[in-house]
Amino acid sequence: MMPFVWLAVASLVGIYTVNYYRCYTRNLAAAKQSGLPYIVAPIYVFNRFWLVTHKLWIPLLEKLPKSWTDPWLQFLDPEWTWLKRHEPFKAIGSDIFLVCSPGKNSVYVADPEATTQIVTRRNDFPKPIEIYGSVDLYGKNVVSTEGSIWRHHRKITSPPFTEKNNHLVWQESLHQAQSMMASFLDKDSEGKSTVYDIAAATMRLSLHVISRAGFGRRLLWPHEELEENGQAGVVPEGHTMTYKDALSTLLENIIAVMLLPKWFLANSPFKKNKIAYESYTEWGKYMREMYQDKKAEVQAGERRDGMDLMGALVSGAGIKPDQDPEKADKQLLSDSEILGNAFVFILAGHETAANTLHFAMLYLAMNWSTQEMLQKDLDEIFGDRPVDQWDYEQDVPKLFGSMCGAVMNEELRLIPPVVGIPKCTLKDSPQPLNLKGRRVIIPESSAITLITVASHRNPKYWPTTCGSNASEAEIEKDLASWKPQRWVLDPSKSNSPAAQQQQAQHSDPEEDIGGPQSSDTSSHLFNPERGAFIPFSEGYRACLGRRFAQVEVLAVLAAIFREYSVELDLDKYASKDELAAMEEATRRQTWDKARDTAEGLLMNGMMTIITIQMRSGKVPVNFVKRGSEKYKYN
Ligand code: HEM
Repeated sequence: MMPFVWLAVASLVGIYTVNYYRCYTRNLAAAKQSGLPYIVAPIYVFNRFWLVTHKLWIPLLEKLPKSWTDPWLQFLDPEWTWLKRHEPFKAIGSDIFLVCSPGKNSVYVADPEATTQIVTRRNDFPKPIEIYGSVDLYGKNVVSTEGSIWRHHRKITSPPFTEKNNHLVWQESLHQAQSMMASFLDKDSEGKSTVYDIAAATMRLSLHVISRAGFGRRLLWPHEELEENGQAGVVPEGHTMTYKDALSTLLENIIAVMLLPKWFLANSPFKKNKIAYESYTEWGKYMREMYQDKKAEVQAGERRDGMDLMGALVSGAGIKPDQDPEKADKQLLSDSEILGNAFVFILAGHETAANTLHFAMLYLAMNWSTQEMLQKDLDEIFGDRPVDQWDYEQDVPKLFGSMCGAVMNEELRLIPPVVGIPKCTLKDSPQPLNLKGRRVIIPESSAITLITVASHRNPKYWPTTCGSNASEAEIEKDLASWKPQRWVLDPSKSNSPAAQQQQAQHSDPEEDIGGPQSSDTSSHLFNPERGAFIPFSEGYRACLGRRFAQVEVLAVLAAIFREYSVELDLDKYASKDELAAMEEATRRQTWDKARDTAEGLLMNGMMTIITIQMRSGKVPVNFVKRGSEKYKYN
């Protein structure tokens, strides 16, 4: 018996080794023919086994002599794109390179010319939809499909994303920003309110905006619930959780819900898993109810104003007024696809915008001078007008072209929520790219990542604030730093041919894919070369909610910073009395400690879970009325 077992094991190892070697030689040959600089690594970084166990192996591999592991070891950390940013491109001397491994060839891109070709050749460089399976929690949708099925979803989901409907996003964002501030300031009679978890607050705000603007359901902050209902968190009949709790609990546990089987979650001995399952079923129930109500509304010929994403999905599915439900034609979207799209809008639409607001606020707290510039521009735009007199048509273009737009763009440049945008080539379909007149070949079946954080720091394409005689090191430091003023440096660069080209990027006479048609940035700000600034991706699969997100972020920043300033909270370093008694220099040193901690977390405390988030700590901040700031430091 034993010799047989050994023989079987040896045969399996033998087959694996031969296959491994065969794949390696095939991928290596393709890498050599590609014309791209390449590096050979022993394993594909997104191999499932490696993804789960890499934290065990990497420290061991790091103990080996560097000459054995350089330069490939860095590319085996799944977070390398965030941690290394543009560094490897500089070291390799090319803005596009290939990592060859037996599992797959991976191509990494920080080259605007390559990016533009990849995003505009949808059939040659599709999305690798196998990695989006977990987004199909309630059904297939516009994010997780490709080809004709995607086109079908996009045609149905894009109509509500109009300029007209962004008015509602604007109004709701202003309202929610004011409510959030009221909830902060509620706590402290001295006019100072410490917010320990600004990430959670912005997530909540953003969830409220998409819920109301997209689905017509206004969510309340705890103090508003108390005012309106006399109590917070009333659970409607037939449910075990409120709509808000179901959704926020689901989103908090999204990774477990996406990755673990539902039967396991339902029967797990861990309370956390059970709650995650409950939120999954509860939110599904709410969405089904909303869907049934909307179906009845559409069948009765009723129409709602506003964005009404669910209404658009129901109408897009072919459900018509006066239609006898029994005799309904075959729906163009199934019930599960309608729910799948509703879910994905909430998922895609809330975390990304929340991150942008969260990190913008932290950067502003760490850089008083940029906060002051922002507030000066807000004063110029709004004068004495109260928020209820702010006007979408008049004020949004001005905000977009002011320091407010610069703050938003600079945040999206430094910490774009999607660090790597995945694309691929198909089997038997190697694809040529033309780079500055040189032809290179992306091998068949390659994984491609458009690395936003590297493109956004590529010194060839970005203005700096350090003058024309700056050294390479100074330029790198400047591009790694928060400098919203780089967007307003040289207005003469506005509307450059590249910028005009960018404005035309979505207009394809052959295929109308809907979605925002305007430029990614204001024509009054620096307009990067096409393909260099890609927080919302570009081309066919560009973000459908770009304009929605931009309007939300601008509105929230304006509503907050017209009235308040944000500061780092120093409680961890000194008591209130100690701070009050401190000499200026000592107080500054104390603030520097808080700033260093925040900077450290923004650099090394981040991790990608759907979008990039701060996972290893929090940066507490205070919102204070303008004029009562204590730490005007940079
Ligand atoms: C700052 C905020 C946002 C950023 C940075 C952002 C970024 C992105 C990126 C990079 C993609 C392409 C992803 C890929 O190819 O894998 C994308 C796609 C998408 N986004 Fe956004 N997004 C934001 C806000 C929103 C909002 C508010 C909504 C909806 C209300 C939304 C809806 C979508 C949808 C539906 C897609 C898929 C489009 C398609 O494949 O046809 N996003 N977004």
